[in-house]
Amino acid sequence: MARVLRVARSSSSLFSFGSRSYSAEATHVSSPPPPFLGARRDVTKERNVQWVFLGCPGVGKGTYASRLSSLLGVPHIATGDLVRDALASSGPLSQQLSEIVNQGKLVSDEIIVNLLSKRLEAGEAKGESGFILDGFPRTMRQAEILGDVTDIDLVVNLKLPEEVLVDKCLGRRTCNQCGKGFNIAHINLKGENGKPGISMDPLLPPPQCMSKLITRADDTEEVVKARLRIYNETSQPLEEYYRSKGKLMEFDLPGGIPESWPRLLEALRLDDYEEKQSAAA
Ligand SMILES: Nc1ncnc2c1ncn2[C@@H]1O[C@H](COP(=O)(O)OP(=O)(O)O)[C@@H](O)[C@H]1O
Repeated sequence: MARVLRVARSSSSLFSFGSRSYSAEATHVSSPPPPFLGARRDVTKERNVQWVFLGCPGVGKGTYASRLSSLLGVPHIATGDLVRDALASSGPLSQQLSEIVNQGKLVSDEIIVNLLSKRLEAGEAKGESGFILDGFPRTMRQAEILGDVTDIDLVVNLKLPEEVLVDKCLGRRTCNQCGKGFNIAHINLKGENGKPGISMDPLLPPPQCMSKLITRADDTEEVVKARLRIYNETSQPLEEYYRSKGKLMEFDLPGGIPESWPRLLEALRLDDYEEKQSAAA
């Protein structure tokens, strides 16, 4: 806990990066060796996890990050949600953001770092510790800033064939009352040239949410394709960056949630952790 608080505190000065003085002031916090690969870890005896989820738009980062955050008791912090909250508020930032987001472009590193910094500070005030970041970092600059303020234990890179991603984005729906996410897309990609096929059932909402579903303004075909292009240009170098640090775990999703979730837990060596949690509940 103390360690995470230090991280969050150092982040408040470092993340006010408009002055660009963050690297000189950076407080590096030494971390234990990455505990995620190798022997099964006892998550209850160490500080809370500090994980990052990478992956193209539509891959399911939000779904799996949110499930893991409930399992491990750490906040799931999605910078896309922070951006959408800022968009929903009135004021000049909202106007500035809407133009960028609706074209599928990335918000400036400065704005995103500011939003994340505020979120971390608010979490710190509530006693939160650890995190699963979803949608951050998205540029090398953001990765460097994150590396200046804290140690990331593990970067999970979720993967799906490109053909599936557009359909998955176009099928996304959110209930505007309960906030839960669903997906109405039926995915059935045949295997080809030695690559396995992939099928995913839709994740349909319960009847009470059916009339309250909304689609994100930036989930149109044109904007999704722009986001995928930008992801490939700006975010893929992050894979190499974290791979070279020995922190990257690649995970090819084998299908929808019922097939993928147990396999992901296994890959993270958390399969028996989930069993213990359900037994204790
Ligand atoms: N780390 C970030 N850096 C810059 N822009 C971001 C970042 N995270 C989110 N955004 C902005 O918010 C939008 C929505 O983000 P997100 O919900 O993560 O969508 P996606 O489905 O593209 O992964 C992005 O298209 C981008 O404009």
